[in-house]
Amino acid sequence: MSTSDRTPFPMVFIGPMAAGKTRIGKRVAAALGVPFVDTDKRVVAVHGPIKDIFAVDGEQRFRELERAAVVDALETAGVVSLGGGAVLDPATQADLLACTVVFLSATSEAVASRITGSKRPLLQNGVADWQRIFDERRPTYEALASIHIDTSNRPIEQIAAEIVTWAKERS
Ligand SMILES: Nc1ncnc2c1ncn2[C@@H]1O[C@H](COP(=O)(O)OP(=O)(O)O)[C@@H](O)[C@H]1O
Ligand SMILES: O=C(O)C1=C[C@@H](OP(=O)(O)O)[C@@H](O)[C@H](O)C1
Ligand SMILES: [Mg+2]
Repeated sequence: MSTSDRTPFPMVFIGPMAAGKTRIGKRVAAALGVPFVDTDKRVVAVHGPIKDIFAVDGEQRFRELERAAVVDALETAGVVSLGGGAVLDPATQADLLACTVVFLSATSEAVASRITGSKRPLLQNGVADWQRIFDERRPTYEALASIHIDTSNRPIEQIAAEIVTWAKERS
């Protein structure tokens, strides 16, 4: 296969909570003129708020609903933004081997202001929870990544433009 045959899709955004996966993924999809799917938004549309799913049925049930949303989303020849914990699923890890995977990260300092009033049930203790969870998952994100971008100190538009340029050069 020559490099010109390589499609960047699905292009999948992974990384810790509030790294920018949803916002930046949506912009990249618009710039590339392809569909955009956010798996959390799919789950919420069908099953209601994530914090309610966690409270009523537990995290395990959320992970099942999330996995089903990931399977559907990866059918899309476009951009897919995952929730931060979706990569914990071994089947999702295997699926991502066939995708372009963009790992977005951020520092705890940058994230602090992004998670105030957060609807994320795993962040009851704010940045301390965020850091612990990111530390646990970091090796998984790094192993799956085609590219790693820190979003801490640059505007969303600039980061999205950089990813678009990279994706076009790559395909
Ligand atoms: N590069 C950035 N600079 C400043 N704020 C950002 C940046 N990326 C994301 N944010 C903000 O952080 C919050 C979480 O972004 P979101 O895209 O929902 O992250 P994720 O999907 O990774 O959890 C939003 O309020 C968003 O505006
Ligand atoms: O990291 C996680 O386990 C989670 C991340 C959230 O998505 P974002 O990463 O888009 O915030 C959402 O799926 C849920 O609150 C659990
Ligand atoms: Mg998101």
